[in-house]
Amino acid sequence: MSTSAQTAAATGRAPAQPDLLTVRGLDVVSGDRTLVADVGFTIRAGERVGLIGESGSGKSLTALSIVGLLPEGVRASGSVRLAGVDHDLVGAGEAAMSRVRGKHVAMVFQEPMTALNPTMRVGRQVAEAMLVHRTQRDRRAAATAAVELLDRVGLPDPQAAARAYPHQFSGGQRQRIMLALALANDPALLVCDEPTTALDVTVQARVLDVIVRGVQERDAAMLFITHDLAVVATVCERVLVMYGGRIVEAGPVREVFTRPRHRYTQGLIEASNLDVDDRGRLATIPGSVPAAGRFPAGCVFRNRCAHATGACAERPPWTDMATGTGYACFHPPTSEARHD
Ligand SMILES: Nc1ncnc2c1ncn2[C@@H]1O[C@H](COP(=O)(O)OP(=O)(O)OP(=O)(O)O)[C@@H](O)[C@H]1O
Repeated sequence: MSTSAQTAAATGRAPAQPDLLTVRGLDVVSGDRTLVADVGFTIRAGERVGLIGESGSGKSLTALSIVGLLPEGVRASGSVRLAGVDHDLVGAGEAAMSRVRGKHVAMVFQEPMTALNPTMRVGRQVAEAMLVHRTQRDRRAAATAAVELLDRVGLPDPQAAARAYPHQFSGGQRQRIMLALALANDPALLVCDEPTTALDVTVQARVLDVIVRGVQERDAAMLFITHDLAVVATVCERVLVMYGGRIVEAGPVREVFTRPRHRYTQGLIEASNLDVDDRGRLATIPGSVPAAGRFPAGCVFRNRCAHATGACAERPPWTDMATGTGYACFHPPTSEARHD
């Protein structure tokens, strides 16, 4: 029995996964401006980590440093190592990064059109991605696999979708296509930068569900940037909080959201519609929560949203919520749940 298996047997806990991504001393500068300063964190294989923080705090630049897509005139230094890749991603040339991107790490952006080729049929784009990284070796098999993947991400009539161009789809459908492209080579890490922010509220939860299922099916890890704390509570196991270009707080979602230590995190939680009940469980009910985000004693809303009562029509990505101690749901409450 391996040492980690012996430890697991002794403690009754699952053995810890190895580190997949290790970021150390990451600085991002533009001219003489430091935009990201001394950022360091790790993500274990299969782990889902949220990255939150105010606008301009450096979340996107941190993510772009990992995938080697920093904008012109912006430079990274420090170290970003990914298991299975034998070189540092910081300072790697475009040729090296294009071998890493897609195969080891892939990114989903807020605006899918920036990642999709407007002049190429959608099925061909997904198939080409598989051929480039040799996930599929012949065109016919790649085309079939592309249609299957478009089906898996929930595009209606995937055969017809594969023959269509990006502009023929809605925003939510384009986001599903970008996800298919990102997952085409089963990357070990998916980086998502506000992937549902630009979508209609009714579509957001469905696209989020598809992303989380896609990641879970592959045992992939995920770095998820969002302003929505409920989404972090729902989807992620750990959370990193950025402020002024630095990570100011990091830890398990439940710990950070129930006992935030940094003043900035405390303000963020206060201003959100997250609520923490007597037993330290997280609940969130949008649009129905008092401004201060606190439920009065005896409030029947607490922990009783549409999902908790089984009345939620959406497929729930939160059934296996990582904190295991509660749930968060951003669906409307059921009519029986009242705030009084
Ligand atoms: N191409 C660029 N050149 C110079 N500065 C930039 C560039 N892109 C971003 N910045 C600056 O870097 C800082 C961090 O930007 P970043 O986009 O990472 O923030 P963010 O936390 O992702 O914000 P948001 O939540 O609004 O997306 C900001 O001050 C921003 O103005």
